[in-house]
Amino acid sequence: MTIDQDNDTITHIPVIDLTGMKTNLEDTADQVLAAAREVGFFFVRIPPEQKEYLHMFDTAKDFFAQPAEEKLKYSVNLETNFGYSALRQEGVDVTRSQRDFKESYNMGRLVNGIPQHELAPSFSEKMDIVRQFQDRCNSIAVDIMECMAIALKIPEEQGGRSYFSRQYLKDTTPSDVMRTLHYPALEASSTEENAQDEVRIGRHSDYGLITLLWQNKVGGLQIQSNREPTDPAKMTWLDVPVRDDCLVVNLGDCLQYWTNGLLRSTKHRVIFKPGMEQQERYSIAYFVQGGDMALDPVPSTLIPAAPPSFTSMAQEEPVHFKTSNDYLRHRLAMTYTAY
Ligand SMILES: O=C(O)CCC(=O)C(=O)O
Ligand SMILES: [Fe+2]
Repeated sequence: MTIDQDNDTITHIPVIDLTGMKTNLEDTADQVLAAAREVGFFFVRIPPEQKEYLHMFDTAKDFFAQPAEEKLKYSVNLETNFGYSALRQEGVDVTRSQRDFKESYNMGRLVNGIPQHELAPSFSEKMDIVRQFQDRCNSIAVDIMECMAIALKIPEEQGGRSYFSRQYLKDTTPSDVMRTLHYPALEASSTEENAQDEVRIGRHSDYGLITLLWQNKVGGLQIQSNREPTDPAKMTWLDVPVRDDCLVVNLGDCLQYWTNGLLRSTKHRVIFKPGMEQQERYSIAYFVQGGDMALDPVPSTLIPAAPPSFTSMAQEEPVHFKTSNDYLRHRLAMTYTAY
């Protein structure tokens, strides 16, 4: 049981082994759908022999270790969302006055192994590592998309198992973002109250289809475990532990929107985990976006006829978003300030 039905509170984050797709496809697909409906977050097991993603962390650390002026040469392009975003440049929770205590470097999905924009040298000099990492993310993302399509019983004539992935794979101008994140340590001189006020990244939902989130050692990620309470003081949070045998997967607003709220785009944030304020955190988020896919309901009989009131997209009314990219651009415009 991952949800307390009486008050709709998430109590547990499921763990899914995608290698089960080979032996028991339906059962694995059902597990993915249940997690996507009830929690919006789940762990995916990483086979112990597949730890090459750690090289991607080393590459990201090399980039962030450079002087500010070097990193700022690759400042984020607000149109494309690719490039470097400095400490406090972004505030994903628009209701907070304090911006995020993080820096990040965003790059796009490679097309046939080739970057579609100029990369900072720390990354362009390590293309084998970047390629290997992105291939891994893409293959996990496709497995998850297939599981969702199977469990949603999308009719064969509408694409069946490949309903999400066929469009995804043939997109030659993908808007996916691979984001390496560095959350610096809080100065040792900061008081404890400071640490309580500060967040590493504010409360938000992700914008696209699914996010693959790779954590490294230092925790702090939390998911909002209750639905939108009218009183923000009544929000409750559940820790997402760092597990070196798993990555974290979560769903974005577009999937919630496409399924009239059947699938859940759960709000999350990263706090200074008590006792870990003086440790820096690194993570890598691979955002799978819908590109120019229309935001039309997914053809499944499981999907409710109308969206419920709690969808994050509903808060954006009366603006109507035709495609996944339209929504992405709108959300990005809200989160960045020019630097
Ligand atoms: O670093 C993390 O664990 C969370 C990052 C995140 O939520 C995001 O970039 O959207
Ligand atoms: Fe996020």
